[in-house]
Amino acid sequence: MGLLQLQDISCEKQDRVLFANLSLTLAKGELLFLKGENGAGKTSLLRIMVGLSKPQRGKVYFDGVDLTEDMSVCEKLIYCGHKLGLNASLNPVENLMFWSNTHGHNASLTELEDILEQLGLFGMEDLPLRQLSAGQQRRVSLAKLWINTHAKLWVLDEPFTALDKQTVELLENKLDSFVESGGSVVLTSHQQASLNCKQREWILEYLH
Ligand SMILES: Nc1ncnc2c1ncn2[C@@H]1O[C@H](COP(=O)(O)OP(=O)(O)OP(=O)(O)O)[C@@H](O)[C@H]1O
Repeated sequence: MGLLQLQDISCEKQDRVLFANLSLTLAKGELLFLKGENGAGKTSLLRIMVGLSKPQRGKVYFDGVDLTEDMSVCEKLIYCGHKLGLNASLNPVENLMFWSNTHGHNASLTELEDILEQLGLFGMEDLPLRQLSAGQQRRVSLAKLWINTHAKLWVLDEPFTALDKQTVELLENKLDSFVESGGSVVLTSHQQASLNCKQREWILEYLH
């Protein structure tokens, strides 16, 4: 069994079948690049993979556990959604500290400040998120990937959105090193990525 296994899952939204009887397995140390047209159902599929939505039919296993029955295993994955999931009134450190504490990682202030500096956010630690640019806010959200979490799986929905070239390269290198060290990734993006790690492309067809 792979790290993540989808068995015959189906999903319908507003009477439209997005996908039916879909099965796939993601191995340890593998990156799955999920592609498809706008509205094909990529975000819907990622949300099922991380247990945020339930499929109408089928099973999702992560690390050997049925996600539709037991969500506790989700501590071993990081989900960065298309929407950032950050609090606009909190500053970057507060946002990351809150996420870290509520996910049982307990990062230190020094670790978080160091990560923010690596991501070019030095000097912005005290600003509320709403005062940061779109790309800077995206960097704060992605900073979760730099925190020492021991996660086995990263599920990333359009992580390159709004990032400048330098930060895209930083993220690509991060993805390569995570996968090369045995981590697994599911990623959606409408833009190409320059990745060297073991990867598989998968196109979700738009069903009419
Ligand atoms: N909460 C919802 N309620 C009703 N319909 C929804 C909901 N979320 C998504 N949909 C519908 O499901 C379909 C697939 O949406 P989804 O966001 O999964 O597509 P996507 O492939 O991620 O698209 P994009 O490339 O534009 O991000 C769309 O037609 C959308 O309108």
